[in-house]
Amino acid sequence: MSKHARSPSSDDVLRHPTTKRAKEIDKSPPMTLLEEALTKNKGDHKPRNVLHWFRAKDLRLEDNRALHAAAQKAKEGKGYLLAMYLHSPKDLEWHGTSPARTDFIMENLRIMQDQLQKRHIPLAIVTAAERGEKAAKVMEFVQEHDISHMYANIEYEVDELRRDIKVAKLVQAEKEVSFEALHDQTVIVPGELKTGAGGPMKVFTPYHKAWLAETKSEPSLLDTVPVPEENDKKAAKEFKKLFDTKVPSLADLPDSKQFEGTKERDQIRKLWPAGNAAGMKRLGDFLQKKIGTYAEDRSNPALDPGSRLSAYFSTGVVSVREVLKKTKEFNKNKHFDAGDAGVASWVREIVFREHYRQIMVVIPHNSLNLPQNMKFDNVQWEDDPDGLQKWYDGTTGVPFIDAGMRQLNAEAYMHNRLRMNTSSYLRANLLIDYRRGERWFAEKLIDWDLSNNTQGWEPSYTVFNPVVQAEKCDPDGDYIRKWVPELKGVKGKAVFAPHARLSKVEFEKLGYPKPHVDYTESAARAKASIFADLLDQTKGIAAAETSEEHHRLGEQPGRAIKCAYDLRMDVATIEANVVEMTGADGKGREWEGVARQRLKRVWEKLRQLKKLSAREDQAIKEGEKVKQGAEELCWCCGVM
Ligand SMILES: Cc1cc2nc3c(=O)[nH]c(=O)nc-3n(C[C@H](O)[C@H](O)[C@H](O)COP(=O)(O)OP(=O)(O)OC[C@H]3O[C@@H](n4cnc5c(N)ncnc54)[C@H](O)[C@@H]3O)c2cc1C
Repeated sequence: MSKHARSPSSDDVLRHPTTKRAKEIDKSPPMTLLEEALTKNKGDHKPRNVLHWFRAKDLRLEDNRALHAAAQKAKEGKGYLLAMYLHSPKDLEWHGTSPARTDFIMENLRIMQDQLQKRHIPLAIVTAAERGEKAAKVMEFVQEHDISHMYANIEYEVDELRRDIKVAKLVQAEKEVSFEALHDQTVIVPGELKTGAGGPMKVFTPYHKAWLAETKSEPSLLDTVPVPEENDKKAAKEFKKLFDTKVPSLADLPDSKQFEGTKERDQIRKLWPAGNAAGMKRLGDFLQKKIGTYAEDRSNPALDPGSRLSAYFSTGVVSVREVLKKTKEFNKNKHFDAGDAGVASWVREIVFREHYRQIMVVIPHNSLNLPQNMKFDNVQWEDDPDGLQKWYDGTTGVPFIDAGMRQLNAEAYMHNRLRMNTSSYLRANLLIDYRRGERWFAEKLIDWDLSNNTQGWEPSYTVFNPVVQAEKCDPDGDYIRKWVPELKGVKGKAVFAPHARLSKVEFEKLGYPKPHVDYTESAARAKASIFADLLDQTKGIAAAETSEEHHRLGEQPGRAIKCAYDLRMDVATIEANVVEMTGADGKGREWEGVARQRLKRVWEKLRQLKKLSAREDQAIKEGEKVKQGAEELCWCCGVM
């Protein structure tokens, strides 16, 4: 294994802007720039033809905000409502979009094209051969079809926002054309919930609380809008060319978007049927059969406890408002934090999705292949091509990890608990740059979502023990036996760690690989490397204790030093909890409680420290550093 060169890298999977550039982007967020560009775009001119521009995140007619706004605008004039989808094969390659997801997008477009055609509304497919051509292609369409008003739903990733800014600027140069981009992906507009001090909310727990309060006091946030009304029949003749455009077939797509064969394609299509009706049926089944036990079962992958709606959410095939409205009805119209415990637990996951979009807007560098916590950009990752390949193939020799990776390869989906474990294993046990894993997920998942995936992969100090995790989350080993058939016949707890728990002869008969790395050794290596910066900060406090400062303060250690020492002990406890943390539900909660309590003490001590005399500046400075480290630690582990 060799250390790989630090980014910026020539490898596309690892490439990202410099730290300086990232800071500039955060200071001047593209979302704000788009909002500014759009204010110059609103036109009070008369409507002619009105366009809705579909993106791969709003593929539905039901409760589609921008489509509805376009339909309303079209009714004000004598023109027609037109719809367009901009197909960019190079974007699909750039993002590494999986064959399963690409096909899901195309299938949904086909369904919408039929639905719209019945309403005499064309859904034209416009292809941009190059990424840089997208804005120009849109403008060509606008000019050719005498569009007066164009509508779209906002995508929150930096590249997509920049594309829209470009379009908004081009529209400004046109006479009597306007462009409006609306918020549609979430119940609460990303960036809108603020802290008490008026800053953006970056921490989940308070965000979740505020989200629940806001949706309770403002039930209209769940209001939905109707599907568009029909165009006049004459549209069929006038826009015949548009009605004739075809959604690209598999054969038209790049090589990297091809399934291995028709068997794989059919299997994926069966698992993930396209269309809003299929998504809403899935929701209905989930509410009837699974949500009631979601709180208890959600971490047990053998029970397949989730809704499997992620593919539908991430392509916008279902509307989050519509889903939550139905969920509230199921909850007897009680708010999400009252009534059924399963409902509260499930809706919390949906709030995670909303929070992650909020983060994309307020920390935009996060969608540019950089961690939110930039400290992790300094971790010295290693190159281990053999380990990486085994991780891809599900042959690492760690059953829980291999089961997860094989589920991903077979179903284009992986249970959340396995996503957490396989990502921890790649980052912490193999010490491979987490961005390689993030990319592999994009290339495989049907539900790939830049925001959820990037933030799911955000590096942290947590290292899961995949054997302990398997014993807690898959207690009977059913999930492992399903996905790792070599272990089907292994009885009892040996299935969790066959190499360690079976005799040599028994193990060799299985035809299953031995572990690629030793868990204990590799976890210790990761802790040494990943925790190094945090430990440096606690060392700072130790230095303060014995420093000249100490002597200047006299024989007795000053109160500041005592405080600093206590701080260090609190941080050490938090750290020890992180190291011990198994992440399984019961233990995880216990750990969270302790860490939270300690963190409160850290804050309190620091307040005391600050009240002390200026002579103790050094200790206060060190205390600040520790507090920051402790907060980051808790934040990374989801405690804050
Ligand atoms: C490393 C990693 C990568 C991930 N990559 C993706 C991804 O590319 N796309 C994606 O949609 N989710 C991703 N997730 C989040 C989560 O694993 C999936 O959303 C979930 O497993 C989907 O299954 P489900 O629809 O049955 O979820 P359910 O349990 O039924 O939850 C309902 C919905 O809530 C949202 N949700 C659930 N869990 C999370 C979460 N942890 N974070 C954010 N939203 C959540 C999803 O939209 C999901 O469909 C990732 C998580 C991790 C740890």
